[in-house]
Amino acid sequence: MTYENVKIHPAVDDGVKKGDPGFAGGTLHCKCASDQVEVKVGAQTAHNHVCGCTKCWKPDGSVFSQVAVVGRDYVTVTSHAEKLKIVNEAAPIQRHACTGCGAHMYGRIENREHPFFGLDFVHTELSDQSGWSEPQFAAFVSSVIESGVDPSRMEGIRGRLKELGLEPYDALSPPLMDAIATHIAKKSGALPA
Ligand SMILES: N[C@@H](CCC(=O)N[C@@H](CSCO)C(=O)NCC(=O)O)C(=O)O
Ligand SMILES: [Zn+2]
Ligand SMILES: [Zn+2]
Repeated sequence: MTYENVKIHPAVDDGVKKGDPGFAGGTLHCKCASDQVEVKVGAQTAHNHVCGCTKCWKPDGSVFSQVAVVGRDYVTVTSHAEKLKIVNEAAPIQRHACTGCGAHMYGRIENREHPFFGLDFVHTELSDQSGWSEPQFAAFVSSVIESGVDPSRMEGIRGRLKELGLEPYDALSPPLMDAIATHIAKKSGALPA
């Protein structure tokens, strides 16, 4: 059984292309025809993944987003910052989206108590450069149903993700879930700080 006709995201549908560990960052730009918002990311990204949640920005027609993290100090808006607006100020990840085309240029965590404080979320497909870290797993897979995917498609979606080497999880990957739980346990005192 092959699931190669099941579409996940344009960046992975033809196979996952390995990143270049020596890649040191690049530029993202939005989808507007003119006056594009430009964001400089001054480092390689980490924990790249495809995400099925309803909050992450997806290209038109795509069921999953592709999203990675990078230290917030490496992210700078270099053009047309005036076009950016936060999608939801109350969300843990504040997504700065272009008001022209809707692309999320970066997602920032402002809550210092959040386990991932210090990391920004970026969509490296918004860059023309290659070498960005490749997606390593699939997060929030069951959440695609919340966007309207028929539950009967889940077997095909999980099958395709496995074929691509993107292990499907219904939350984040085990190492990231462990990191979140460790952060919480240290805060509560269940583990030594
Ligand atoms: N079922 C929900 C899940 C949303 C969710 O928790 N998303 C995660 C992952 S986003 C990148 O991996 C998250 O951390 N969200 C925080 C936020 O969105 O601010 C749904 O699908 O909506
Ligand atoms: Zn735009
Ligand atoms: Zn998401």
